[in-house]
Amino acid sequence: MARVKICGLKEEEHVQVAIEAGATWIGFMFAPSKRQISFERAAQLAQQIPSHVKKVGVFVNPTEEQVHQAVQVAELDYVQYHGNEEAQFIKNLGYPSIKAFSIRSYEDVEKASKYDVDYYLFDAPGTDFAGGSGKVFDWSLLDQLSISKERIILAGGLNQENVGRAIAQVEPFGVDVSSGVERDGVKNSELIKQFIETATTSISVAKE
Ligand SMILES: O=C(O)c1ccccc1NCC(=O)[C@H](O)[C@H](O)COP(=O)(O)O
Repeated sequence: MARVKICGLKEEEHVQVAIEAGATWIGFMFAPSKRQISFERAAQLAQQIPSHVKKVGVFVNPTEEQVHQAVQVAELDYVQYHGNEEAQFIKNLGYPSIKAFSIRSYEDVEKASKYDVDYYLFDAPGTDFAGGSGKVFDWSLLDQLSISKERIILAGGLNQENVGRAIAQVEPFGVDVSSGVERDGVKNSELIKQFIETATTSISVAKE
């Protein structure tokens, strides 16, 4: 069963829907984005999140101090690095981590082997911001990946229509979505529920 990360949540209602529908990770955006929230707002939302659902703080090229502060204030379980952070920077910080890679070519996929993180998140390149573009990249670029599938999260333009195909083709441990569960740029409870239902019941051909 593919795990699901719902990213860019800002409202209690959507956090609750994601929890009840079976999300594994909930992502808070701390980098410049239309989905950006403060550490304090994330801390408020975090109060309703049970311990089995993991809180992820998403950053783009943060300072060490920003990461330490967010982890402490919002009691994050994971830090997601969505910029050009070096492997050593992530290692020095020492938190459970997700490193995002923007995939244009196979060279971008190969960059992942330099990192020692908990999860490798493969995403489409950003447009206005570093992520959350709603664009799909060429999943076949992941065919030659040497990293264990158990550590892969697939992102980039996923939605209820294509997530089943994505899981069947890539066989990731998890899938991540932001734009695909929004209507007119705002998170939508029904779309969140449908996405999680579809992703968690989709068959990964090689495994099931
Ligand atoms: O979502 C954003 O606005 C964002 C901005 C800057 C850096 C990262 C961002 N999102 C991180 C995510 O994990 C998104 O869920 C991921 O990029 C997929 O987004 P989408 O294609 O919209 O589903």
